[in-house]
Amino acid sequence: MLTLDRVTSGYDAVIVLRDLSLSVSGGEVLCLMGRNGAGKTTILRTIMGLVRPRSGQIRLDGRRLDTQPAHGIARAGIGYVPQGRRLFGDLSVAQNLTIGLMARDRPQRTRETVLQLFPRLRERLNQPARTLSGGEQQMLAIGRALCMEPKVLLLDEPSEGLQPSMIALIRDTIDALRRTGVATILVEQRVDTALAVADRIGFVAGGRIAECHPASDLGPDSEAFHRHVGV
Ligand SMILES: Nc1ncnc2c1ncn2[C@@H]1O[C@H](COP(=O)(O)OP(=O)(O)OP(=O)(O)O)[C@@H](O)[C@H]1O
Repeated sequence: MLTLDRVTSGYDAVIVLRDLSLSVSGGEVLCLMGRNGAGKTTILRTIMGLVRPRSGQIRLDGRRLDTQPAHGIARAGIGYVPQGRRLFGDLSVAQNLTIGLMARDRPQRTRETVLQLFPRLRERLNQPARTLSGGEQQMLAIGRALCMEPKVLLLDEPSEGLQPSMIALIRDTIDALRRTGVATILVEQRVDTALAVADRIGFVAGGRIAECHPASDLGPDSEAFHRHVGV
């Protein structure tokens, strides 16, 4: 389980997160929603150690993460797929995956697990990453992060800019992740996608999780969406 306990963080003089607490367990999808600038990306960057908490603690299965360097946090089992994917466009699908596999003891087995999850990537192993569709690129970015065998995966708006059929593909991918037992924190702007894939939806406002509800308690017309997302 990943827990943030009263974490405060921000940039230089600007405090973005104030005493923010949250937790996510293996096999669970926690979706973070909120207005532009609410701090959703900052939560992910703070977990990764790219923004340092000024106070509070972050733990993975009881072990402190916030005292470790960023590479130690990734190695401890946190995978991060930032907005915009950051693939190596001229390298093939296979080569992009190999980069993710470099630190693994049994790379062949890990690669096979990832390709079983994403048969579309297996069909396109020799294709340059830049020639994949947007949804396939997102899949490759997620697949590359999974090559690190993370316990927790942080996904920042994976469906942004994708057409509906590709969004459906990303939803299926997140469902598949749940079955592998990975804990997922998903930043998402779309209400329908959040309702379809999340176990819980946390609304970020005022530097905190202002409200958190089981997705099954919410519907597209729920007040919480009006309050925090403005739909
Ligand atoms: N590198 C930075 N330096 C200074 N301020 C920053 C930096 N990155 C983000 N911020 C500020 O921190 C606040 C939170 O930004 P963040 O990107 O976490 O929000 P968000 O909820 O992910 O927004 P969006 O939905 O627009 O992606 C914003 O006011 C933003 O301007």
